[in-house]
Amino acid sequence: MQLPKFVRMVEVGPRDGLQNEKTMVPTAVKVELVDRLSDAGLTVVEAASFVSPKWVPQMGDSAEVLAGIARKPGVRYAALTPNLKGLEGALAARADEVAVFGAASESFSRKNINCSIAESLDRFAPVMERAKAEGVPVRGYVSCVLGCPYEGEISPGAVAEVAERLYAMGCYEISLGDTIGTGTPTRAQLMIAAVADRVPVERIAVHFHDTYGQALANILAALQMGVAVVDSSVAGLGGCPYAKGASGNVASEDVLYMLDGLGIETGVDLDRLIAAGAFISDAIGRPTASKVARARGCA
Ligand SMILES: CC(C)(COP(=O)([O-])OP(=O)([O-])OC[C@H]1O[C@@H](n2cnc3c(N)ncnc32)[C@H](O)[C@@H]1OP(=O)([O-])[O-])[C@@H](O)C(=O)NCCC(=O)NCCSC(=O)C[C@@](C)(O)CC(=O)[O-]
Repeated sequence: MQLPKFVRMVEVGPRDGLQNEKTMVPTAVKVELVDRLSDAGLTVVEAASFVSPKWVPQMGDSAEVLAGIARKPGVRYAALTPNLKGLEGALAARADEVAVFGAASESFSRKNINCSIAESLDRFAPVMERAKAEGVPVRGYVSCVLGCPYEGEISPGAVAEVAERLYAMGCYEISLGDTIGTGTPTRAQLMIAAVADRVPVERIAVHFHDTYGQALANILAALQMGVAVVDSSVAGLGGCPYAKGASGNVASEDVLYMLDGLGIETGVDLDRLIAAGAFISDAIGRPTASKVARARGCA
């Protein structure tokens, strides 16, 4: 299959990346990061998460972050919303889109959102209904699509089942998360093929963590299947608080460098993206995990 001509990069660094930081990142730093990312040309920035602050303290200032950013026309600022309470917070803070997040693994679902997969889908139903009434698009995440920290391998059928349910509930896009980064390209393609049997491929996004260094190869494998939406995190920030040992998402700079090299358009400027990554790495006192940024001289 031909590679897509355009890929929408979904920047999840301010949320997926920072949610795992132990030291509280000042709100002003988060705001500047989001603004730098939108200035780099990213059109979807996941900037907030309306989850319980007892579960994820780092995201406790999400309303302040969304209040502080300089909203750019054409950019969608997204937030996670696990339940109606989260959705109310996101609506009050004027999130442009929200996301519910489920899992293909029962154990991960319980650890992450304290309920079974079936219960999570029941919880999402009123979120979907209310978001629809407010005209706010909802994205659906499926975690553990290529492996679970508690259950090991996850079958493509289990992923397809949850993806189909979220799509049928009204999620406009399903992001398939390799939460612990154990996937390899052939397994990724088999999993995507199973999902694409039930969800149109143009509604599928991929979300790879780079724990085993397979993320770019997996993204290329996904592009070969017709997927044209890729999640990534500037400077490769992050990890999941409920998936011990998981490293950050694939670095946005590295994804962009690969897409540029493949001649695929994104609308994102590499130099500005590298500068945004340097800014946040410096602010949190951590070396960047982006190889491209390091090659360009960032510490
Ligand atoms: C879902 C819950 C809330 C259930 O948690 P629970 O304890 O079962 O919920 P509850 O309804 O019994 O409420 C307990 C307390 O939380 C409060 N509460 C309840 N909901 C909210 C809310 N929305 N915002 C703020 N507060 C909330 C509620 O008011 C109450 O407060 P209390 O009475 O004890 O003071 C909890 O498990 C939770 O917040 N989990 C979030 C975990 C999380 O954020 N994980 C990381 C994101 S997922 C991810 O990173 C994966 C992804 C998406 O990137 C893809 C991939 O890589 O795989």
